[in-house]
Amino acid sequence: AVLADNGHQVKIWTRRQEQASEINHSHTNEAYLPGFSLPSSIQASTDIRVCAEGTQYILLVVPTKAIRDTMKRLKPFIQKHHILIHASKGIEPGTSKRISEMMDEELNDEQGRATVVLSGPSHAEEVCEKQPTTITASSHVIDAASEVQELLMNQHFRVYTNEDLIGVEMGGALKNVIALGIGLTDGLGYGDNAKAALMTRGLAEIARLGIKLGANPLTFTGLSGLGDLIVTCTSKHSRNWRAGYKLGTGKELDAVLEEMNMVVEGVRTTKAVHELSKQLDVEMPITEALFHVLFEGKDPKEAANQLMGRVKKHEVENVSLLLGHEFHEKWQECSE
Ligand SMILES: NC(=O)C1=CN([C@@H]2O[C@H](COP(=O)(O)OP(=O)(O)OC[C@H]3O[C@@H](n4cnc5c(N)ncnc54)[C@H](OP(=O)(O)O)[C@@H]3O)[C@@H](O)[C@H]2O)C=CC1
Ligand SMILES: O=C(CO)COP(=O)(O)O
Repeated sequence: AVLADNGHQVKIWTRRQEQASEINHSHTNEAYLPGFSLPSSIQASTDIRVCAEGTQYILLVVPTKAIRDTMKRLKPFIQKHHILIHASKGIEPGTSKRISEMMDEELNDEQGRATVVLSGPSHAEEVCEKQPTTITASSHVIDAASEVQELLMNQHFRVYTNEDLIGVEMGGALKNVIALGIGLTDGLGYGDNAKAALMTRGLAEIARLGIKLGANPLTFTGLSGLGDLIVTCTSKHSRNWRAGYKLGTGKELDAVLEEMNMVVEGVRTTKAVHELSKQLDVEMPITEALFHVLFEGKDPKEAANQLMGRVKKHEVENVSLLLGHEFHEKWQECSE
Protein backbone atom coordinates (compact mmCIF):
# COMPACT_ATOMS: atom_id res chain seq x y z
CA ALA A 1 0.00 0.00 0.00
CA VAL A 2 2.83 2.40 0.86
CA LEU A 3 4.59 1.69 -2.45
CA ALA A 4 1.39 2.09 -4.46
CA ASP A 5 0.54 5.34 -2.62
CA ASN A 6 3.99 6.59 -3.66
CA GLY A 7 3.08 6.05 -7.33
CA HIS A 8 4.99 2.79 -7.93
CA GLN A 9 3.43 -0.01 -9.95
CA VAL A 10 2.84 -2.87 -7.49
CA LYS A 11 2.10 -6.46 -8.44
CA ILE A 12 1.33 -8.82 -5.57
CA TRP A 13 1.59 -12.60 -5.74
CA THR A 14 -0.73 -14.82 -3.72
CA ARG A 15 -1.14 -18.58 -3.86
CA ARG A 16 -4.95 -18.37 -3.72
CA GLN A 17 -7.13 -17.29 -6.67
CA GLU A 18 -9.94 -16.07 -4.40
CA GLN A 19 -7.52 -13.72 -2.63
CA ALA A 20 -6.14 -12.40 -5.95
CA SER A 21 -9.70 -11.75 -7.18
CA GLU A 22 -10.65 -10.01 -3.94
CA ILE A 23 -7.61 -7.69 -4.16
CA ASN A 24 -8.24 -6.94 -7.87
CA HIS A 25 -11.99 -6.39 -7.67
CA SER A 26 -12.88 -5.32 -4.11
CA HIS A 27 -9.42 -3.84 -3.30
CA THR A 28 -9.57 -5.48 0.11
CA ASN A 29 -7.86 -8.33 1.98
CA GLU A 30 -10.56 -9.15 4.55
CA ALA A 31 -8.93 -12.27 6.05
CA TYR A 32 -5.81 -10.38 7.06
CA LEU A 33 -6.69 -6.68 7.10
CA PRO A 34 -10.42 -6.56 7.81
CA GLY A 35 -12.07 -3.19 7.21
CA PHE A 36 -9.22 -1.66 5.18
CA SER A 37 -9.15 -0.61 1.52
CA LEU A 38 -6.04 -1.15 -0.57
CA PRO A 39 -4.93 1.21 -3.36
CA SER A 40 -6.85 0.23 -6.50
CA SER A 41 -3.66 0.30 -8.62
CA ILE A 42 -2.33 -2.89 -6.92
CA GLN A 43 -2.60 -5.87 -9.28
CA ALA A 44 -2.76 -9.35 -7.73
CA SER A 45 -2.00 -12.64 -9.50
CA THR A 46 -1.43 -16.29 -8.63
CA ASP A 47 1.22 -16.44 -11.39
CA ILE A 48 4.57 -15.59 -9.79
CA ARG A 49 6.16 -15.08 -13.21
CA VAL A 50 3.66 -12.34 -14.09
CA CYS A 51 4.45 -10.64 -10.77
CA ALA A 52 8.24 -10.88 -10.98
CA GLU A 53 8.87 -10.12 -14.65
CA GLY A 54 9.58 -6.52 -15.59
CA THR A 55 10.16 -5.47 -11.98
CA GLN A 56 13.09 -3.69 -10.36
CA TYR A 57 12.46 -4.83 -6.79
CA ILE A 58 11.06 -8.00 -5.22
CA LEU A 59 9.66 -7.73 -1.69
CA LEU A 60 8.99 -10.89 0.34
CA VAL A 61 6.48 -10.63 3.19
CA VAL A 62 5.60 -14.27 3.84
CA PRO A 63 6.07 -15.87 7.30
CA THR A 64 9.58 -17.19 8.04
CA LYS A 65 8.58 -20.81 7.49
CA ALA A 66 7.50 -19.96 3.91
CA ILE A 67 10.66 -18.02 2.91
CA ARG A 68 12.60 -20.91 1.32
CA ASP A 69 9.58 -22.26 -0.55
CA THR A 70 8.74 -18.77 -1.88
CA MET A 71 12.36 -18.20 -2.94
CA LYS A 72 12.34 -21.51 -4.82
CA ARG A 73 9.20 -20.44 -6.71
CA LEU A 74 10.75 -17.05 -7.47
CA LYS A 75 14.22 -18.26 -8.38
CA PRO A 76 13.64 -18.80 -12.14
CA PHE A 77 12.61 -15.12 -12.47
CA ILE A 78 15.27 -13.40 -10.34
CA GLN A 79 17.81 -11.49 -12.41
CA LYS A 80 21.11 -9.75 -11.73
CA HIS A 81 19.52 -6.26 -11.48
CA HIS A 82 16.90 -7.18 -8.87
CA ILE A 83 17.10 -5.80 -5.36
CA LEU A 84 15.52 -8.36 -3.04
CA ILE A 85 13.77 -6.96 0.01
CA HIS A 86 12.09 -8.71 2.93
CA ALA A 87 9.98 -7.60 5.88
CA SER A 88 9.70 -10.92 7.71
CA LYS A 89 10.80 -11.42 11.31
CA GLY A 90 12.17 -14.78 12.40
CA ILE A 91 15.04 -17.26 12.64
CA GLU A 92 14.99 -20.73 11.09
CA PRO A 93 14.99 -23.58 13.65
CA GLY A 94 17.61 -26.23 12.89
CA THR A 95 19.91 -23.90 10.93
CA SER A 96 19.67 -20.71 13.10
CA LYS A 97 19.71 -18.73 9.83
CA ARG A 98 18.41 -15.18 9.55
CA ILE A 99 15.93 -14.48 6.74
CA SER A 100 18.46 -12.72 4.50
CA GLU A 101 20.83 -15.68 4.91
CA MET A 102 18.08 -18.11 3.84
CA MET A 103 17.29 -15.90 0.84
CA ASP A 104 20.93 -15.64 -0.21
CA GLU A 105 21.33 -19.42 0.10
CA GLU A 106 18.49 -19.95 -2.36
CA LEU A 107 20.12 -17.72 -5.03
CA ASN A 108 23.07 -18.31 -7.32
CA ASP A 109 25.92 -15.80 -7.80
CA GLU A 110 24.31 -14.35 -10.92
CA GLN A 111 21.07 -13.44 -9.14
CA GLY A 112 20.24 -10.25 -7.28
CA ARG A 113 22.13 -6.97 -6.79
CA ALA A 114 21.59 -6.79 -3.00
CA THR A 115 19.33 -7.93 -0.17
CA VAL A 116 17.60 -5.28 1.93
CA VAL A 117 15.73 -5.87 5.19
CA LEU A 118 12.81 -3.74 6.37
CA SER A 119 12.19 -3.83 10.10
CA GLY A 120 10.83 -1.63 12.86
CA PRO A 121 7.64 -0.79 14.76
CA SER A 122 5.07 -1.10 11.99
CA HIS A 123 1.78 -2.89 12.63
CA ALA A 124 0.13 -3.28 9.22
CA GLU A 125 -3.22 -1.96 10.50
CA GLU A 126 -1.68 1.42 11.44
CA VAL A 127 0.39 1.64 8.25
CA CYS A 128 -2.85 1.22 6.26
CA GLU A 129 -4.48 3.96 8.36
CA LYS A 130 -1.55 6.21 7.37
CA GLN A 131 -0.60 6.64 11.02
CA PRO A 132 2.96 8.01 11.40
CA THR A 133 5.33 5.03 11.15
CA THR A 134 9.14 4.79 11.21
CA ILE A 135 11.21 1.80 10.12
CA THR A 136 14.76 0.82 9.19
CA ALA A 137 16.03 -0.34 5.77
CA SER A 138 19.19 -2.36 6.26
CA SER A 139 21.70 -3.85 3.86
CA HIS A 140 25.41 -4.57 3.61
CA VAL A 141 25.11 -2.58 0.36
CA ILE A 142 24.15 0.79 1.82
CA ASP A 143 23.27 2.27 -1.60
CA ALA A 144 20.61 -0.42 -1.98
CA ALA A 145 19.19 0.44 1.47
CA SER A 146 19.10 4.12 0.43
CA GLU A 147 17.29 3.20 -2.79
CA VAL A 148 14.65 1.31 -0.82
CA GLN A 149 14.40 4.20 1.64
CA GLU A 150 13.66 6.50 -1.32
CA LEU A 151 10.97 4.12 -2.66
CA LEU A 152 9.04 3.95 0.61
CA MET A 153 9.41 7.38 2.23
CA ASN A 154 6.36 9.63 2.36
CA GLN A 155 4.65 12.02 4.76
CA HIS A 156 3.31 9.14 6.90
CA PHE A 157 6.11 6.61 6.46
CA ARG A 158 9.67 7.52 7.43
CA VAL A 159 12.57 5.18 6.69
CA TYR A 160 16.08 5.25 8.18
CA THR A 161 19.07 3.32 6.82
CA ASN A 162 21.45 1.11 8.79
CA GLU A 163 24.18 -1.21 7.41
CA ASP A 164 24.01 -3.53 10.43
CA LEU A 165 21.99 -6.34 8.85
CA ILE A 166 22.68 -8.77 11.71
CA GLY A 167 21.51 -6.35 14.42
CA VAL A 168 18.40 -5.31 12.48
CA GLU A 169 17.30 -8.88 11.72
CA MET A 170 18.09 -10.21 15.20
CA GLY A 171 16.21 -7.36 16.91
CA GLY A 172 13.15 -7.87 14.67
CA ALA A 173 13.08 -11.62 15.23
CA LEU A 174 13.79 -11.72 18.95
CA LYS A 175 11.34 -9.05 20.09
CA ASN A 176 8.57 -11.53 19.21
CA VAL A 177 9.90 -13.95 21.85
CA ILE A 178 9.79 -11.25 24.53
CA ALA A 179 6.30 -10.05 23.42
CA LEU A 180 5.01 -13.61 23.69
CA GLY A 181 6.47 -13.82 27.22
CA ILE A 182 4.92 -10.49 28.22
CA GLY A 183 1.51 -11.54 26.86
CA LEU A 184 1.84 -14.68 28.95
CA THR A 185 2.66 -12.80 32.16
CA ASP A 186 -0.18 -10.32 31.46
CA GLY A 187 -2.51 -13.31 31.05
CA LEU A 188 -1.31 -14.67 34.38
CA GLY A 189 -2.18 -11.35 36.03
CA TYR A 190 1.31 -9.95 36.62
CA GLY A 191 1.53 -6.14 36.61
CA ASP A 192 3.34 -3.31 34.87
CA ASN A 193 6.53 -3.81 36.90
CA ALA A 194 6.86 -7.32 35.48
CA LYS A 195 6.19 -6.03 31.96
CA ALA A 196 8.90 -3.36 32.26
CA ALA A 197 11.30 -5.92 33.75
CA LEU A 198 10.78 -8.37 30.89
CA MET A 199 11.14 -5.67 28.24
CA THR A 200 14.35 -4.29 29.75
CA ARG A 201 16.00 -7.59 30.61
CA GLY A 202 14.66 -8.99 27.34
CA LEU A 203 16.47 -6.28 25.40
CA ALA A 204 19.63 -7.09 27.38
CA GLU A 205 19.54 -10.74 26.28
CA ILE A 206 18.62 -9.86 22.68
CA ALA A 207 21.65 -7.57 22.57
CA ARG A 208 23.89 -10.18 24.22
CA LEU A 209 23.12 -12.73 21.49
CA GLY A 210 23.24 -10.14 18.70
CA ILE A 211 26.63 -8.79 19.81
CA LYS A 212 28.02 -12.34 19.92
CA LEU A 213 26.93 -12.72 16.28
CA GLY A 214 28.68 -9.48 15.32
CA ALA A 215 25.88 -6.90 15.51
CA ASN A 216 26.49 -3.24 16.30
CA PRO A 217 25.37 -2.78 19.94
CA LEU A 218 23.73 0.57 19.14
CA THR A 219 21.32 -1.03 16.65
CA PHE A 220 19.44 -2.54 19.63
CA THR A 221 18.59 0.96 20.89
CA GLY A 222 17.08 1.82 17.48
CA LEU A 223 13.80 1.26 15.66
CA SER A 224 14.41 -2.41 14.85
CA GLY A 225 15.46 -3.09 18.46
CA LEU A 226 13.90 -1.07 21.26
CA GLY A 227 11.32 0.50 18.92
CA ASP A 228 9.84 -2.77 17.71
CA LEU A 229 10.13 -4.32 21.18
CA ILE A 230 7.99 -1.51 22.63
CA VAL A 231 5.30 -1.73 19.95
CA THR A 232 5.05 -5.52 19.99
CA CYS A 233 4.92 -5.73 23.79
CA THR A 234 2.32 -2.99 24.21
CA SER A 235 0.09 -2.86 21.11
CA LYS A 236 -3.38 -4.37 20.83
CA HIS A 237 -2.41 -5.32 17.27
CA SER A 238 0.40 -7.70 18.27
CA ARG A 239 -0.32 -11.32 17.47
CA ASN A 240 2.64 -12.45 19.58
CA TRP A 241 1.36 -10.58 22.63
CA ARG A 242 -2.20 -11.88 22.04
CA ALA A 243 -1.04 -15.49 21.67
CA GLY A 244 1.00 -15.18 24.90
CA TYR A 245 -2.00 -13.70 26.71
CA LYS A 246 -4.19 -16.65 25.70
CA LEU A 247 -1.52 -19.05 26.96
CA GLY A 248 -1.40 -17.12 30.23
CA THR A 249 -5.14 -17.62 30.71
CA GLY A 250 -4.59 -21.39 30.55
CA LYS A 251 -5.12 -22.32 26.89
CA GLU A 252 -2.95 -24.97 25.21
CA LEU A 253 -0.38 -23.84 22.61
CA ASP A 254 -1.94 -25.79 19.72
CA ALA A 255 -5.41 -24.39 20.47
CA VAL A 256 -4.03 -20.84 20.66
CA LEU A 257 -2.23 -21.12 17.30
CA GLU A 258 -5.36 -22.58 15.71
CA GLU A 259 -7.47 -19.68 16.98
CA MET A 260 -5.01 -16.99 15.84
CA ASN A 261 -5.36 -17.69 12.10
CA MET A 262 -2.29 -15.54 11.47
CA VAL A 263 1.39 -16.19 12.00
CA VAL A 264 2.79 -16.04 15.57
CA GLU A 265 6.49 -15.91 14.71
CA GLY A 266 7.66 -15.88 18.33
CA VAL A 267 6.84 -19.57 18.85
CA ARG A 268 9.22 -20.96 16.20
CA THR A 269 11.74 -18.22 16.96
CA THR A 270 11.84 -19.25 20.64
CA LYS A 271 12.89 -22.73 19.52
CA ALA A 272 15.50 -21.40 17.08
CA VAL A 273 16.96 -18.88 19.55
CA HIS A 274 17.06 -21.40 22.36
CA GLU A 275 19.14 -23.73 20.13
CA LEU A 276 21.41 -20.87 19.04
CA SER A 277 22.00 -19.58 22.57
CA LYS A 278 23.10 -23.07 23.64
CA GLN A 279 25.43 -23.43 20.64
CA LEU A 280 27.03 -20.04 21.29
CA ASP A 281 26.92 -20.31 25.09
CA VAL A 282 25.01 -17.04 25.48
CA GLU A 283 22.91 -16.67 28.61
CA MET A 284 19.26 -15.97 27.68
CA PRO A 285 17.19 -16.74 30.79
CA ILE A 286 13.86 -15.30 29.55
CA THR A 287 14.02 -17.17 26.24
CA GLU A 288 15.00 -20.32 28.09
CA ALA A 289 12.08 -20.00 30.53
CA LEU A 290 9.66 -19.46 27.63
CA PHE A 291 11.10 -22.46 25.78
CA HIS A 292 10.38 -24.71 28.78
CA VAL A 293 6.81 -23.35 29.05
CA LEU A 294 6.02 -23.63 25.31
CA PHE A 295 7.68 -26.93 24.47
CA GLU A 296 8.16 -28.85 27.72
CA GLY A 297 4.91 -28.12 29.53
CA LYS A 298 6.50 -26.17 32.38
CA ASP A 299 4.11 -24.24 34.60
CA PRO A 300 4.55 -20.52 33.69
CA LYS A 301 4.32 -19.35 37.32
CA GLU A 302 7.07 -21.76 38.29
CA ALA A 303 9.16 -20.48 35.35
CA ALA A 304 8.62 -16.88 36.56
CA ASN A 305 9.60 -17.84 40.12
CA GLN A 306 12.78 -19.48 38.86
CA LEU A 307 13.67 -16.38 36.81
CA MET A 308 13.28 -14.21 39.91
CA GLY A 309 15.25 -16.60 42.11
CA ARG A 310 18.40 -16.84 39.97
CA VAL A 311 21.83 -15.97 41.39
CA LYS A 312 22.62 -12.32 42.01
CA LYS A 313 23.81 -10.33 38.98
CA HIS A 314 25.31 -6.92 38.24
CA GLU A 315 23.03 -4.95 35.92
CA VAL A 316 25.76 -2.86 34.34
CA GLU A 317 27.77 -5.79 33.00
CA ASN A 318 25.37 -6.01 30.09
CA VAL A 319 25.49 -2.28 29.51
CA SER A 320 29.25 -2.43 29.29
CA LEU A 321 28.87 -5.22 26.73
CA LEU A 322 26.47 -3.00 24.83
CA LEU A 323 29.10 -0.29 24.70
CA GLY A 324 31.59 -2.60 23.05
CA HIS A 325 34.31 -5.07 23.78
CA GLU A 326 37.02 -2.58 24.74
CA PHE A 327 34.75 -0.79 27.19
CA HIS A 328 33.69 -4.14 28.65
CA GLU A 329 37.28 -5.21 29.24
CA LYS A 330 38.06 -1.89 30.97
CA TRP A 331 34.90 -2.29 33.06
CA GLN A 332 35.98 -5.78 34.12
CA GLU A 333 39.47 -4.47 35.08
CA CYS A 334 37.89 -1.69 37.19
CA SER A 335 35.46 -4.02 38.92
CA GLU A 336 38.30 -6.41 39.80
N1 LIG B 1 1.50 -7.90 10.29
C1 LIG B 1 2.37 -6.96 10.64
O1 LIG B 1 1.99 -5.89 11.13
C2 LIG B 1 3.83 -7.18 10.43
C3 LIG B 1 4.33 -8.43 10.07
N2 LIG B 1 5.68 -8.56 9.88
C4 LIG B 1 6.24 -9.85 9.49
O2 LIG B 1 5.79 -10.21 8.19
C5 LIG B 1 5.74 -11.64 8.06
C6 LIG B 1 4.37 -12.03 7.56
O3 LIG B 1 3.45 -11.62 8.53
P1 LIG B 1 1.91 -11.32 8.23
O4 LIG B 1 1.68 -10.87 6.85
O5 LIG B 1 1.45 -10.46 9.32
O6 LIG B 1 1.34 -12.81 8.42
P2 LIG B 1 -0.16 -13.32 8.23
O7 LIG B 1 -0.23 -14.62 8.92
O8 LIG B 1 -1.11 -12.22 8.62
O9 LIG B 1 -0.29 -13.52 6.64
C7 LIG B 1 0.53 -14.46 6.02
C8 LIG B 1 0.42 -14.29 4.51
O10 LIG B 1 1.43 -15.12 3.91
C9 LIG B 1 0.80 -16.10 3.09
N3 LIG B 1 1.49 -17.38 3.21
C10 LIG B 1 1.66 -18.14 4.30
N4 LIG B 1 2.36 -19.24 4.01
C11 LIG B 1 2.64 -19.17 2.69
C12 LIG B 1 3.34 -20.01 1.77
N5 LIG B 1 3.89 -21.15 2.17
N6 LIG B 1 3.43 -19.62 0.49
C13 LIG B 1 2.87 -18.48 0.11
N7 LIG B 1 2.18 -17.64 0.89
C14 LIG B 1 2.09 -17.98 2.18
C15 LIG B 1 -0.63 -16.22 3.60
O11 LIG B 1 -1.44 -16.68 2.53
P3 LIG B 1 -2.61 -17.77 2.75
O12 LIG B 1 -3.80 -17.01 3.17
O13 LIG B 1 -2.73 -18.39 1.39
O14 LIG B 1 -2.15 -18.73 3.81
C16 LIG B 1 -0.92 -14.75 3.97
O15 LIG B 1 -1.24 -14.00 2.83
C17 LIG B 1 6.06 -12.20 9.46
O16 LIG B 1 7.40 -12.59 9.50
C18 LIG B 1 5.82 -11.01 10.40
O17 LIG B 1 6.61 -11.08 11.56
C19 LIG B 1 6.53 -7.51 9.96
C20 LIG B 1 6.07 -6.27 10.30
C21 LIG B 1 4.70 -6.02 10.61
O1 LIG C 1 6.37 -6.94 13.88
C1 LIG C 1 5.30 -6.44 14.11
C2 LIG C 1 5.13 -5.00 14.34
O2 LIG C 1 6.29 -4.27 14.08
C3 LIG C 1 4.09 -7.33 14.18
O3 LIG C 1 4.10 -8.00 15.39
P1 LIG C 1 3.11 -9.26 15.62
O4 LIG C 1 3.54 -10.32 14.65
O5 LIG C 1 3.27 -9.63 17.05
O6 LIG C 1 1.71 -8.75 15.31
